[in-house]
Amino acid sequence: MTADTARTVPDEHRAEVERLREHLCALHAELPRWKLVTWTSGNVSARVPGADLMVIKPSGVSYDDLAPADMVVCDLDGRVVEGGRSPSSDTASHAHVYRARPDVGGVAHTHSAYATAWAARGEPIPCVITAMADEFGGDIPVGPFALIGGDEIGRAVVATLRGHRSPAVLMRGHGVFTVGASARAAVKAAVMCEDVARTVHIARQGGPLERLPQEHIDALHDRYQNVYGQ
Ligand SMILES: O=C(CO)[C@@H](O)[C@@H](O)COP(=O)(O)O
Repeated sequence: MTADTARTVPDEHRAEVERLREHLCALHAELPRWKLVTWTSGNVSARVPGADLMVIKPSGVSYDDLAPADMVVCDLDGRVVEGGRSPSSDTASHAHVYRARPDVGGVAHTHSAYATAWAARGEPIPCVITAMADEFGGDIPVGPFALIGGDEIGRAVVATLRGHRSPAVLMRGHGVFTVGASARAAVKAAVMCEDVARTVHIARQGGPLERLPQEHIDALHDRYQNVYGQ
């Protein structure tokens, strides 16, 4: 993809685009820090508020080498608007999520080991611990296998998350996609997804799991989303 010279970043969004370039750079550093990716196998994007634009990382660039100037600005059809590098392979899918979900301000994708092992089995992670009720409000669902490169993954993410409170979906045979009100929230969901995937996997080695009662899941989710923290 090359920059579409017919489209540019409007002046009124310039400051926010520059802020998001910096912010996304810092967020991408969180992926290896939390051991959610190997080599270059994950990506994060952010919607530019009030514009039909998003900022996403370039494809296949080492996280250590990423600089704010490397981030690529695309429109919500996934076309490059500004940037000298090819955008992430998952650009069209991120763009689809932003088009379909106006509430979403950030999208993250990882291949974190435990969560991807659940995805490889095509098995949802059952809500058996409070941390899952808090962040995900229930099970973490599985989406169908979809090829990389077009918007198929994005379509499957949106369809699978419909009817779930979970901001995370395990894409079958692939890995984790998360959404959030912000890019930081999407990365947080990816960190939490790997944490619960690991804990629930370990728990199951010792015997059968028992899903939390629905009324407890509801109460925990409500408290964490509306009361917890500052
Ligand atoms: O999942 C895959 C490939 O299996 C890609 O999303 C991942 O490698 C990241 O690709 P990009 O560097 O964002 O193009």
